[in-house]
Amino acid sequence: MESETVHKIPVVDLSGENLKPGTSCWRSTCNDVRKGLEEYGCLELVCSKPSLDFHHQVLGLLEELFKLPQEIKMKNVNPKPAHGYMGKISTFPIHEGMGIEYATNKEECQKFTTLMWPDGNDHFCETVHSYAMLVAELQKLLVMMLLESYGLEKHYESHINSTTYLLRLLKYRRSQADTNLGFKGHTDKSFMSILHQNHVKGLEIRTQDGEWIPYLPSSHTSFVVVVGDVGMAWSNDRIKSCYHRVIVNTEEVRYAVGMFSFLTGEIMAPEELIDDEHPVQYKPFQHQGLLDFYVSCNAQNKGDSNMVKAYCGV
Ligand SMILES: O=C(O)CCC(=O)C(=O)O
Ligand SMILES: [Fe+2]
Repeated sequence: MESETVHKIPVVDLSGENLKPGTSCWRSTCNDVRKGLEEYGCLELVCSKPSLDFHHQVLGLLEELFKLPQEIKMKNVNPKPAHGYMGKISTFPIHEGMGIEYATNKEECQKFTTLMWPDGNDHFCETVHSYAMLVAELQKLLVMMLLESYGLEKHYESHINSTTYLLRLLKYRRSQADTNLGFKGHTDKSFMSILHQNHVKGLEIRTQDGEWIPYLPSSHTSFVVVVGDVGMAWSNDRIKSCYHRVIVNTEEVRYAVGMFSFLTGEIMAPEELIDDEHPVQYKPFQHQGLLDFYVSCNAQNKGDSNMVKAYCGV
């Protein structure tokens, strides 16, 4: 009898109090992070934060933000792809997204807030900045665990120092037309993306054998990590970027927040990840160069993880 693999997004519990570097719990969790990412390019993380109250506050911000008039939202302009306002095309957009680049810097959150609310909105600014800091900490923990599992701890400082963050605030509704695709299949052009959302399902992950797995957070402290094309190139293809899409087919609105990380400087796989079994797959490249290449590609290829190969594959 043929047995079929039942795919499930791997879950890693980061909420335990005894998850301290040096402990056996830490080491086995580091390996679970690496194994999950190598197999699926994505993980569900169950954390001890945010509190239920903070989770609701963050989602409340999104509701408040997207209620603003279209002409105000369109002031969120950024020349980099998928960094500014998206969704203006239709009068009833299925998907809207807005971005705060360098969101761990409070001044950037303040600039965005003033653009949206010229009379000020301290609650928005404080909450969105605190959220960005929380997820940046989570990403650092994850990078530390991944590096440790590969024996690459010495690269941690330089990796973190060259990381910047883009926070994207996202809204999805069911389409009134035939198609209800909120965000068609794609891989992210980030190093890594960390997503958090309300209770409405829509995110789907494609496995390496082409099966789509729907994701629904198991609690308000759940996050999904998806590895982007830059994470794949950095890992010399040990980790494949995660192909995913969003389809909302209920009346309820889906709100999500994505934190996308980018690397400055020259990107290349650590030499420890290159050996006879894993010959080098990419030439050194710049993250911005990949984004420019993305802009120059036609719409059909935009979602494709092969783009990074076309850009800097050996
Ligand atoms: O809404 C989500 O959970 C995912 C959004 C997404 O894939 C993206 O912004 O790249
Ligand atoms: Fe994405």
